Amino acid sequence: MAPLRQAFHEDEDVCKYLIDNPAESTALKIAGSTIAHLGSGLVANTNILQGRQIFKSKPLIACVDPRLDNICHYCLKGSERVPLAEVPTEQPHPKVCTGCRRARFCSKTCHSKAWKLFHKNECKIIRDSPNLLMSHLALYRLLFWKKGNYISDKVATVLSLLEDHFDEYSDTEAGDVLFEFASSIRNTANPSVALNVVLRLLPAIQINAVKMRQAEKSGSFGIALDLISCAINHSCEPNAFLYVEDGHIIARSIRHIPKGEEVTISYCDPMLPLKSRRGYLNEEYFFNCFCKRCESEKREQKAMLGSTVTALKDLQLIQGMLVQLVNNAVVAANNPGKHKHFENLETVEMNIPTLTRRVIKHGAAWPDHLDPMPLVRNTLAGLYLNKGCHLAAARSSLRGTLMCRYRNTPEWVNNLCTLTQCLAAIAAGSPDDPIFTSGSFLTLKETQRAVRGYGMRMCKDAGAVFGGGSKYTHFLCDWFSWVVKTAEPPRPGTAEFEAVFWEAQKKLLAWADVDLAYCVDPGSSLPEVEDLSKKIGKLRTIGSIENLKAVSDDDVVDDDETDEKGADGGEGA
Ligand SMILES: C[S@@+](CC[C@H](N)C(=O)[O-])C[C@H]1O[C@@H](n2cnc3c(N)ncnc32)[C@H](O)[C@@H]1O
Repeated sequence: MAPLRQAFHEDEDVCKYLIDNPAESTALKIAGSTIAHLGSGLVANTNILQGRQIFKSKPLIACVDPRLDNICHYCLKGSERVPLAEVPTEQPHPKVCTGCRRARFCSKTCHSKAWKLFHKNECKIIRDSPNLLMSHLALYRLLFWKKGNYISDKVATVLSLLEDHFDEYSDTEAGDVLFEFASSIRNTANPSVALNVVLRLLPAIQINAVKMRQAEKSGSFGIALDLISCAINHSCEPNAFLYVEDGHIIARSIRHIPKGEEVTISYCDPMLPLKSRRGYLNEEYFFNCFCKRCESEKREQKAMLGSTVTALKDLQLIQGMLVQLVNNAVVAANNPGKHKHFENLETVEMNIPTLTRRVIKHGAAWPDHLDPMPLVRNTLAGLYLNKGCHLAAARSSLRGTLMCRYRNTPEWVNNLCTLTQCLAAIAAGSPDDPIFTSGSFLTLKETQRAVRGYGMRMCKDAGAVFGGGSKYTHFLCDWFSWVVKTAEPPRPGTAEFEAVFWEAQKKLLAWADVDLAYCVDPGSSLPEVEDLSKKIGKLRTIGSIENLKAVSDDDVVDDDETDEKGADGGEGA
């Protein structure tokens, strides 16, 4: 029987090390968790206001999903176009390593730094294992580093204290698989490490590594083992979220976190329905979630359907089927010609009421805020947008974005961004287009006002959620200031604009069949942009390719800075 693992908070030295490790941090402490039974948690040691950076940390290990071709495996920067941008970013498209033909690097510098630090050991492994999991790659890296004496005693102690749920594997099929992989990785990378250490390390990586995401995208592009993030517990209504910028994991507060409250993030997609979230958390992280949101959704479902078990089961079944429906549409869109039935988005949409009618009877409608409807609508909006069906995209986006219960989250900002993009694409049409003249939609002028109104809210909320200093907020505000500069008065931020935007929004919501209660207030000012311009000492008015280059050049400069602590967070080479 394996010895009981000591919790982080019981080791003062480890706590101090974890708290001091990030490059920047607000006052935090590690303490016994009030959420995770017997475990530790990261706790605010001061009041943290909404939208603040909680910490910025260089992960110990970052493994990029080799199926993606747009992210540098060393500096973690992406080369993809930011939404609303007319031209790609200046971040060079990463070139594939000629050895493994899978890892990608944006420059020779990144390639050679990665080679020295980890890729020389991993190149052949990646080449020979097309289905290599990122957690397995992370284990290889740790074992190779251990061999090269790149793992300090402190880091080794932290790794030994990570939650691994090892006991849950014993006598299971998953336990046999774990044994097979852990032994094989150990034999290749470093047989001098005891097998029972490696057997715990692999599940510890799977449970503690965070999914890396860029600010502007909800999907993940890889995993990172970041020491301070390992202490953060889950909530389906979290008070913080993580994203990657400039090779660092940034934690930001979604709402005010009073001193003494645990910092929480969502381990799963918060847009998923209750049963899917709980199932995922149970399978991947071995716990049942009883957060406030889960409990209140359970009560709500019971109130809606009565407490008969069959009605609840039916609801959860249909919720799962709706998620599957859009997942299939996404797979079909990514593999044209292979799943024709799901490529036709109108047919996919027609299946939604057929499914929902099976649980919500007597002619009542499925509440549009009820999960996973916002997720379904927003996913369809993205798919319609990619196909160039801007009106269908705008309708789905309005319904999915505005009817979602959770605002002030990264998903809310990204969805507002998609909505603004759909409306901007429609507004780029000719004034004589029947869509503007037939009376069935808005006029061109009203559409342009809608773009500015939702665009203003998007910038304001990007500032609140991602911070005024984030590159994403910079980009959106720069785009917005260009739109405003080229637009007719009234200017956003004035009472006249609010009045004309309100009229446009009323028409738009009626067109999309969205209740007016879900309307958006564009806000009266953009303080984040002003702060930003003061900070950088100049007001950027991006609207030309030259200016866009200037932003992206900033991205490229700090190649060398990346190496200050090394991609291993200072413990590596
Ligand atoms: C990354 S660790 C978080 C830190 C962990 N509490 C510790 O003491 O090391 C993830 C594990 O913490 C526990 N955990 C996280 N959030 C939880 C929650 N909301 N309820 C119950 N357990 C949770 C689960 O055991 C999960 O596998």
